[in-house]
Amino acid sequence: MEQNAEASRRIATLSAHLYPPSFQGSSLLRRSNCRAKGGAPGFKVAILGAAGGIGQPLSLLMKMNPLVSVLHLYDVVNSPGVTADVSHMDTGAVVRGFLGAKQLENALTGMDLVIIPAGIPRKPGMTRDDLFKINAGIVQSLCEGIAKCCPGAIVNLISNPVNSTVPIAAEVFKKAGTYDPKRLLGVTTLDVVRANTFVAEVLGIDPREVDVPVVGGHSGVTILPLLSQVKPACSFTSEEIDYLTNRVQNGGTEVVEAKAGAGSATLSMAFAAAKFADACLRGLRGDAGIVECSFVASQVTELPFFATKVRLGRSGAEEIFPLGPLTEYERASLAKAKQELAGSIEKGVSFVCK
Ligand SMILES: NC(=O)c1ccc[n+]([C@@H]2O[C@H](COP(=O)([O-])OP(=O)(O)OC[C@H]3O[C@@H](n4cnc5c(N)ncnc54)[C@H](O)[C@@H]3O)[C@@H](O)[C@H]2O)c1
Ligand SMILES: O=C(O)C[C@H](O)C(=O)O
Repeated sequence: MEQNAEASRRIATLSAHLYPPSFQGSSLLRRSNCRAKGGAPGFKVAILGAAGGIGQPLSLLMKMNPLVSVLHLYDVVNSPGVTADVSHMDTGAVVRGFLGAKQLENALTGMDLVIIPAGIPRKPGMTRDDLFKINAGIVQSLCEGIAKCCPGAIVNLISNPVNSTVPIAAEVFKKAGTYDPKRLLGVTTLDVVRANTFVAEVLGIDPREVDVPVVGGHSGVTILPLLSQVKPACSFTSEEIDYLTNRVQNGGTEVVEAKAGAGSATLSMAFAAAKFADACLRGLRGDAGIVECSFVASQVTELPFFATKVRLGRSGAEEIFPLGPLTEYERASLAKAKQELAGSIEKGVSFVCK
């Protein structure tokens, strides 16, 4: 019996490679299902926009994550090539590729975590809000697919402008009757990663030892590093506070300008997204004490969405932490952040409710 099963598994693997890596028919799915049975235990993760600047390195990093058993790579272009490439890595996750809107539902069915870096990036001179026109519709249609095919999945939303795309996703899920605020998380980890790096440079210590809470949102003045709450405890001069706050708020623009028209942060973003996704998966597994900053539905301020530290658990963002004591400088920055955030959130909500 066992020999027969082993023989058919081998034949399936060989015959799969006699076909071109077409993503149109069911041969790919049959092949993958065959392999998936022998795959490592773990979570099923989909990346939507997997062939992009963020999507490719993120696919690589998620294929390396031992908590991932199945990795679905979806894009409207080039996903077969990325899938073939990543699938040759000798790690546990089984990789399957999906190309174009017709394959979105197959890409999403059964997923535990969906990561969305789909959408256009900035060029020099643009704000993140300038991306709204195109990215709002992309996020809306992908979230409609999630509501239909994996309504219980945790969603990590990367596509900009995050301050508006997270409210868009929430409205799509509400319309579909599947909204669970705990499961919708805007990814602001890159702001924390940058803040840790820049603070470590100023302090002359290893960035891995630094933890800077970054609250608010993910655009310009809405990005608010709480330098009074840095761990390990330390103090800064007012010049250092100005420098660090501006550098973190403009970190994205720094990369956009350096890339000079070739896009925005992709490698550091893939690193940040993989770090955040790993935290979500450890939370799903039931690990205790997983805390990350994220832009989520929140009652910390009067705004319906706000980024603060959240505790990640089996059902997503299970606890949202308050801001903690703020300095006068931080209180003034918070007021500016809230003013801009209110408009961006409203813009996202009315895009779906129009
Ligand atoms: N949250 C953050 O901190 C953060 C950081 C960096 C970039 N971003 C944002 O992430 C997004 C992607 O950036 P990038 O540099 O990877 O861009 P990119 O253009 O290199 O890649 C985007 C990918 O999305 C795909 N795509 C477009 N429409 C799609 C659809 N309907 N379904 C599936 N895939 C689709 C494209 O084919 C492309 O492969 C941008 O909006 C960017 O502003 C966010
Ligand atoms: O700056 C951008 O447009 C991309 C991203 O939001 C970033 O912070 O790097």
